Amino acid sequence: MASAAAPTTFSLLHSTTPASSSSATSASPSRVQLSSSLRSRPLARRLGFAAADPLLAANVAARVAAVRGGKGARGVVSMAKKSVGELSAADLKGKKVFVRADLNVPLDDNQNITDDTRIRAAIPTIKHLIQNGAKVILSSHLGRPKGVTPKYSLAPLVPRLSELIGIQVVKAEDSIGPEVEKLVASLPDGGVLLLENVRFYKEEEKNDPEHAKKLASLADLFVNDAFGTAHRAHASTEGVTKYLKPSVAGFLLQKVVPASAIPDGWMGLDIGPDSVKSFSEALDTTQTIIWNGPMGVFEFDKFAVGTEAIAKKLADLSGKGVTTIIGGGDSVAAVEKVGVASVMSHISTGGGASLELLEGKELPGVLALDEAVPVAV
Ligand SMILES: Nc1ncnc2c1ncn2[C@@H]1O[C@H](COP(=O)(O)OP(=O)(O)O)[C@@H](O)[C@H]1O
Ligand SMILES: O=C(OP(=O)(O)O)[C@H](O)COP(=O)(O)O
Repeated sequence: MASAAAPTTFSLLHSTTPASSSSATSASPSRVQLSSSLRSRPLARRLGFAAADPLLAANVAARVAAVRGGKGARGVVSMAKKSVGELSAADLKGKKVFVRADLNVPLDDNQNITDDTRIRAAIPTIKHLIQNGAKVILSSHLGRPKGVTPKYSLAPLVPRLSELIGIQVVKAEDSIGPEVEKLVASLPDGGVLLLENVRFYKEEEKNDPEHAKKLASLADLFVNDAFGTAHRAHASTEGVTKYLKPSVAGFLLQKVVPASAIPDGWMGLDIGPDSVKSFSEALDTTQTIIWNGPMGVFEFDKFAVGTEAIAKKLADLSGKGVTTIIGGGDSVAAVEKVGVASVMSHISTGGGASLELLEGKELPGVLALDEAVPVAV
C-alpha cells in the first residue's frame, strides 16, 4: 500500500522549452518589495546549503536520493494523493471541474508576460480535463493585491493560455457571483472559463468557509495543480476541498523529487564580485544545488550581475554532472533571462512551497486532497 507518511510533493519541470520572452521588469509586488522573512533567510540556506541545518539536510538528502534513484521518468515519484490522471471520461464528461493553478506569472509595465513557465506547467492537467469532456473552471491568484486591483487582473493571460490549450479561453470578470454562474452554465463540454484573480477577495487568504463554499458551488469536483501555492491554506486551495468530492491533485502537483554593513538609507540590491567568488568556490565542492531566490534585483540589468554569474556557474556545474534544481517563479525567470534554464537538471515552479517541503513540513494544499486508492499490480 502506498504510504502517506512522507511529505510528498516537490514539483519539478524539466527545463526544455524556452519561455515566451526574456527580460523585463516585473510588476508583481513580490518582485518589487523585499519580503522581510525571505530576506532574513540566510543566503546559504536560500542557495540550498543544508549542512548548517541538520533537519533540512536530512530532508534534502532524502529528496535528492529519490531523484537519483531514478524512480520513474524525469525523477518523478507518485504521491499518495488521488490524481487527475485516475479520472477518465466516465468521471469527467460534462462535469464542472474547479482547477486551482498557480498562474502568478511576471508581467512588465505593459502587462506583457515576461516568463510563461507557470502557464505552460498548468497545461497538461487542463488538456487532460478538456479531452475527457470536462468543463474547466480555471482559477489562480496573481501577485498580492489588496482588494480589486486592475493591474493584477488575469486578463493578460488569456491569449497565451488560449494559444497553449488550443481553444479560446473565456474570461470572467469575477471569481464568484451571478455573472460567473451564467458563464459556467453556458460553458460547453471541453470548454475553459478563467475566473478573475481569487485574491481580489480578502476572504480567499483568510480561507473563509463561506467564501470557499461560494467558489465550490460553481463546480462538481476539484483539481489542485497550484504547486507554488501548495503551502498556503487558502479558500481556493484548501477551503474548497471541504465541499468538492473528489478533490484530486493535478499532474504538476503530482511530480516529486526528490548585510548588516549597509549604511542607513542605502539598499543592497545585488551581490558584489567578492560574494560571487565566495559562492562560486563553495559551489565547486557540491554535488547537488537547490537555488531559491535570485541574488539581487535581477529585473534591472544593473543589479543582475550577481544573479547572472551564479546562474552561469550553475549551468557550468550542471554540464559537469552536478544536480541543479531551481525553485521559485523569480528564480526560474532569472535563469530564463540568462538563457541557461534548459541546462539545469530541474526547474520547480514553487519557491516557498519547495523550501517548506524540504523543511519537512506538510503542504496544506496537498494534505487536503483525497488519498489515492492503491491498486494491486
Ligand atoms: N537585495 C534585494 N533587494 C530587493 N529585492 C531583491 C533583492 N534581491 C532579490 N530581490 C528580488 O526578490 C525577488 C525574488 O524573490 P523570491 O521570492 O526569493 O524568488 P522566487 O520567486 O524565485 O522564490 C526578485 O524580484 C528580486 O528582484
Ligand atoms: O510566486 C509564488 O511563490 P514563490 O515566490 O515562492 O515562487 C506563488 O505564486 C505563491 O505566491 P504567494 O507567495 O503570494 O502566496
